[in-house]
Amino acid sequence: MESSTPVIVAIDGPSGTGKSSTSKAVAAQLGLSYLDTGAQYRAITWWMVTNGIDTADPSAIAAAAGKPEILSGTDPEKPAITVDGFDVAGPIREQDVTSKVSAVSAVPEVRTRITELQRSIAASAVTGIVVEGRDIGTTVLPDADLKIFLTASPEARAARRSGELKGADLHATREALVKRDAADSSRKTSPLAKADDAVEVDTTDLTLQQVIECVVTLVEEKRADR
Ligand SMILES: Nc1ncnc2c1ncn2[C@@H]1O[C@H](COP(=O)(O)OP(=O)(O)OP(=O)(O)O)[C@@H](O)[C@H]1O
Ligand SMILES: Nc1ccn([C@@H]2O[C@H](COP(=O)(O)O)[C@@H](O)[C@H]2O)c(=O)n1
Repeated sequence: MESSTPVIVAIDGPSGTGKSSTSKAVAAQLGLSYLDTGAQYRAITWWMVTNGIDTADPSAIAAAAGKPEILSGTDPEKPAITVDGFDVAGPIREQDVTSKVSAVSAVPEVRTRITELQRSIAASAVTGIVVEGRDIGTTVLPDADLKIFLTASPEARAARRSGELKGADLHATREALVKRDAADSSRKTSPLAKADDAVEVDTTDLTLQQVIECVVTLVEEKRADR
């Protein structure tokens, strides 16, 4: 592969393992685009909730899956997400959306719609892209040049999240993220999973900077091999 060919990097893993922080920094450092696919599933969930769709009813979700227009920015310095023209970057992080997103993202019609969107964004990235999520290496971009699967102990992940949500109860935070991972891993359609050819990086005892350096090195090695 020529060095001018766009490089496609897939970063997957459970909640709180550092996918977003790592992906944004790696993309910024290497001049690549960045796509947060979790934000897209959160955006469609936000739309369902806002429009009174019962998120416990898969057939209602399936019937509405094609309705919202979701646009994702791919600048790692200022990731953006809009639904029908509204900036939803804040609302999609609220607890109500977080608690419902696994149910919405398990619906096959939702996954088909969002996967098409993700593939078209990745195909139009001129220098390349870092795409982070749960099924990028296995389903969305199975031919990615580099696949990374980030892990970390539930305790480390809960501590990181509690640090973000100031004052949040550590035990409740741990239970919530373990529950969401279980739902994401056990759904029938493209569950959270490590691709066979992904490099697994356990971030439990690594600083964010160490993880970023590790991934940058892996991307540079791939580019040098071309
Ligand atoms: N190696 C690390 N050491 C310490 N803190 C970290 C590390 N990696 C990420 N963090 C912190 O952990 C929190 C969660 O990270 P991040 O949002 O990147 O995880 P994520 O895998 O994208 O989570 P989610 O899937 O829930 O969106 C952030 O506050 C981030 O700064
Ligand atoms: N490729 C993906 C990415 C995300 N999801 C679902 O979205 C939820 C939110 O993801 P965050 O990364 O923002 O925490 C996640 O729990 C999954 O339900 C997905 O299915 N596939």
